[in-house]
Amino acid sequence: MSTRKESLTDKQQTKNGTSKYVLERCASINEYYDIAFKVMLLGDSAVGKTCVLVRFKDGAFLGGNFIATVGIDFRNKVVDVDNLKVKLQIWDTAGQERFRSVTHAYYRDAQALLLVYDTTNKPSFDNIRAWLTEIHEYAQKNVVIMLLGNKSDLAAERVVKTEDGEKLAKEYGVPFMETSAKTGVNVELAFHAIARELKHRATEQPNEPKFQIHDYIESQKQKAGCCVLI
Ligand SMILES: Nc1nc2c(ncn2[C@@H]2O[C@H](COP(=O)(O)OP(=O)(O)OP(=O)(O)O)[C@@H](O)[C@H]2O)c(=O)[nH]1
Repeated sequence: MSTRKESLTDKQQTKNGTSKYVLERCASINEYYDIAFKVMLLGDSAVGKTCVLVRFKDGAFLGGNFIATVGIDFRNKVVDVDNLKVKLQIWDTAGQERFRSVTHAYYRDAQALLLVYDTTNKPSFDNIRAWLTEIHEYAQKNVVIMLLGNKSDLAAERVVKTEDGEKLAKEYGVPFMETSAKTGVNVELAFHAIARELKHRATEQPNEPKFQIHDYIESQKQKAGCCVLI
């Protein structure tokens, strides 16, 4: 535990000059919840996994110089789903190849995987198929997978079309959305949709209609006009 705290402190101190995140984690250890799930963020290095997590957890954007994650780390966040407190323990993995053997060990425990590419980086999108192969090899069979195209705020630098992300997600039967850790677009929605899906799976009664994650995402987007800010 102390090692994990230190590594997180180091990362945040380098970026922000503050140790705020360590204090928040200690406080969140005792936060009340009804049900808990493990979620993992996966994808190539620099696609924005850490920033997506920090946006969701703290509502902030980690701009500035890119510092790659070393190994693996996690943050907790409790969200409300139909009056139930759902704790998401979210594991942020290092995208760099040299850390793969470390992260493989954590796949089995994860109930949901957020697979992230960068809409301004074509190779990160092309590698999604390889990530999905890896997921099928190491993760639980019934793991919930969601595809995220991050950095949607960088319109001028975009090289992966929204339709291409949608097409790939459809091919693999997984929900998809484009996010921006910088503006917050769709970040909250992505984690809430995952929390809802996991909660429904865990508590669902035989006569109850199945939760439809695709419909939920579409209805939330329509409610917000197009994209959902935090
Ligand atoms: N414009 C913009 N920049 C982003 C966004 N998300 C992340 N970035 C930037 O992209 C770089 C990489 O972000 P990280 O979150 O550290 O990437 P990562 O996927 O965690 O990388 P690894 O730790 O190596 O796996 C940083 O410079 C961020 O500031 C986004 O949505 N929009």
